[in-house]
Amino acid sequence: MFLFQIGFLNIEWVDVLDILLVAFLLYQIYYLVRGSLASRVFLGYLLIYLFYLVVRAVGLELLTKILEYFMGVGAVALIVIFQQEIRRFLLFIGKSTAFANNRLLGRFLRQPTSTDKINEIKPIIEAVRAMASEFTGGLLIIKKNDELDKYLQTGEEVDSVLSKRLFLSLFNQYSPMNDGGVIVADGRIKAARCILPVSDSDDFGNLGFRHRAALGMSEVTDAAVIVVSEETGRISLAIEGNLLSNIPASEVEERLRKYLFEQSSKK
Ligand SMILES: Nc1ncnc2c1ncn2[C@@H]1O[C@H](COP(=O)(O)OP(=O)(O)OP(=O)(O)O)[C@@H](O)[C@H]1O
Repeated sequence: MFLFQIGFLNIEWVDVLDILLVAFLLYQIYYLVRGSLASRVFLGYLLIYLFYLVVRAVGLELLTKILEYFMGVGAVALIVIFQQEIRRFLLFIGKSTAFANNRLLGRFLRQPTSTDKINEIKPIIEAVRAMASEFTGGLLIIKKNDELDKYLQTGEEVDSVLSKRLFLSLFNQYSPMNDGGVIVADGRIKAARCILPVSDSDDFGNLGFRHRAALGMSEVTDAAVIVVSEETGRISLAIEGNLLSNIPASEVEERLRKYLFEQSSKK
């Protein structure tokens, strides 16, 4: 259906829709790669593409051929380089669709939210408070809906009830289990010494590896991750790719309650 004309161009409704969708897609790509190393790779690729367009327009055939070949190989390389971002993008789409929020389909897509989760928070917060006051470093991952098997397998199985004392002994500086993250799932301490994916985001200043691992985990899964800094005793919380630094334990507790139960309260 004809909408309006710019010079010799006839603009139709479908063109407007097309432009809006492309703008939305580009914004999402920008949002996902923003601040990461991948954003520089993306910019580099874009500049080479612009250079290629100029070279082709000028008619430099040999250089055009070389750049064409390079861009062809580059497209495959981009998939490898942007593996994490593509994954995040697909997760974003999966999470935002009505399917994921549909009660019936939601049952197949996520684990049922157990009321035990309310009791998960108390011993965790007590442990975090004690660790912060003693400058004991810690990395605590609390499962929401996404499966964490891949990360559980990197650590040592614990499978115990939630207990403040057990958290403190796992993170104790003399414990052989204190390296890596402790994963809590379905109301139990599932594993310790777990290795988490490290974020390459530049958005949060000069982060150490413990904090980067917390952020990285929150970027690729919907788990909530608490970090206690060994250096400063500060508590931080990473959720959905955002790191809230230096917050009191009471705020962590409140945010966890809201975040872990927001879906059950929607029901
Ligand atoms: N990828 C990872 N997965 C799990 N744990 C990790 C990972 N990387 C680092 N850690 C944990 O973080 C510890 C190192 O923390 P580092 O001092 O580098 O970070 P930090 O963010 O500065 O923390 P802190 O403020 O406590 O010093 C390691 O001993 C290990 O326990």
